[in-house]
Amino acid sequence: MLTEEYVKRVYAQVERRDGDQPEFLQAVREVFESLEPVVAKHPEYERNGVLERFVEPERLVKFRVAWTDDEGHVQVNRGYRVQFNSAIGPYKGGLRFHPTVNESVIKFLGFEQILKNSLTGLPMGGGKGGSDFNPKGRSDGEVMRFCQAFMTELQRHIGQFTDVPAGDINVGAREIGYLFGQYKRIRDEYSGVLTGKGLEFGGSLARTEATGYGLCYYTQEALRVLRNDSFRGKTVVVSGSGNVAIFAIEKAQRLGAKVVTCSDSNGYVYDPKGIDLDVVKDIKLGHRGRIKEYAERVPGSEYHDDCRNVWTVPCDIALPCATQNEIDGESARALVDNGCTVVCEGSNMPSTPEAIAVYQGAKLLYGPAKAANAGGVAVSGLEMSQNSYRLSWTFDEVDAKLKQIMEDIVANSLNAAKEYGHEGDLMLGANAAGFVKVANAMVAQGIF
Ligand SMILES: NC(=O)C1=CN([C@@H]2O[C@H](COP(=O)(O)OP(=O)(O)OC[C@H]3O[C@@H](n4cnc5c(N)ncnc54)[C@H](OP(=O)(O)O)[C@@H]3O)[C@@H](O)[C@H]2O)C=CC1
Ligand SMILES: O=C(O)CCC(=O)C(=O)O
Repeated sequence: MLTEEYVKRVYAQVERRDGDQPEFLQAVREVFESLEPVVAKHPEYERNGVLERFVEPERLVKFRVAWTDDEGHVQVNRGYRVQFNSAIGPYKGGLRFHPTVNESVIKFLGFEQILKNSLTGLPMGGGKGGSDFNPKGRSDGEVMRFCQAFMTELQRHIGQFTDVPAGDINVGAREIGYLFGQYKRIRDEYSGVLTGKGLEFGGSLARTEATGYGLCYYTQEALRVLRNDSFRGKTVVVSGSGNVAIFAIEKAQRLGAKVVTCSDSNGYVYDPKGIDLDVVKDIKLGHRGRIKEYAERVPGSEYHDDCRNVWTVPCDIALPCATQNEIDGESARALVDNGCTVVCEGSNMPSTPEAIAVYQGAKLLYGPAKAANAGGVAVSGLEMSQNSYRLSWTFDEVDAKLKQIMEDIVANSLNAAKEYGHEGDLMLGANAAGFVKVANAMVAQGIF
């Protein structure tokens, strides 16, 4: 069978089986578009049914999460964990608590995580999980009872050597603490079963900063290698104002850029003088407030109540750090028309296929999420190492390792892009480099 036909046949099978999962289909299509030259060089992948197995999770658990709210009413949510691929290590990936969570979202995130974790060079397989629970407006007590109920079921599927969850949207230090406490209580075991833990109970320094800092290390290195350029003097547009956005803004500013926006799901703020990060941290980390408050507190800044319009703000570099499909074709065209030449992704799959086509047409420097935002899971891998050794590295030690990992991801992506005939293509390179390692391990370990 011709290689091209093999890739198309497997994609058609995914469409037939999972046609009702648009986010998952989108993620698979984007990766498969990169894999034709890879599969052509490796006929053993087709003989071993690697692509067919690669798109099918090893396990997907879906469960009821029942808990009691502050009024004494019983609430029922859905919980998920996809254990997608364990060829190169225990399943690893975050938990997302958001009303939009469903099987398609969890599967797209888990699928991306396989390749991202492979790119870090650390021994981690791909997994992801979460719930349609919305913590917004819930008291700490309600969040705690939800997390305890969620872990009461999840604990039977995870463990330090099998599956190690972490945070994602709406799952931060508070939630990880409650989840860890419940795991310990039920299993009577003190282990590195979660990452992103508090520093007092096994967390790693620099994990909080890792995804945002890593995104900037990746962008800086790609700019250096491909353009002999840097962040210095650039105007940057950032979306989101959560964990990834805050520390991307911090690092971009330290590297000499002016960041002029951030957003939440209600709207965005534009500050022509440059975002005052202390104010954002006070609003978001201090009292879980709305970003609108920024414009009330900082003279000269503006609030706009449509978060999607953040991409109409002129910039040199765009760093999406909120959620999937936040940049569509129209937003991408606005970015290009206003002078943007670099898009590196902090959020997972923020660009629609139409947006990616615009970047490619305009020859933007495009750093795809699975490479550019791998710093978070990379430091999670370093947290697992520290837990195993029963020791803690300093902030500077972890930060230096993170920077090296992000620079290596740029180099490995560019090497793979060249090897497969697409020199300079960071997207194809990331897909190819991440895939080959996992595919070789799948072939070596036999059919299952
Ligand atoms: N945390 C991590 O280590 C990693 C995270 N990521 C990805 O980065 C992205 C952000 O995650 P993180 O910062 O951790 O999450 P947070 O929950 O800390 O912040 C999420 C931010 O995105 C906004 N947002 C969420 N959903 C939407 C939406 N549907 N439309 C518009 N804005 C939205 C939120 O606004 P609001 O408060 O109004 O909802 C908030 O500002 C996600 O795609 C995540 O998967 C990737 C790698 C690692
Ligand atoms: O730290 C982790 O295990 C996962 C981080 C994450 O969810 C992601 O990379 O999307």
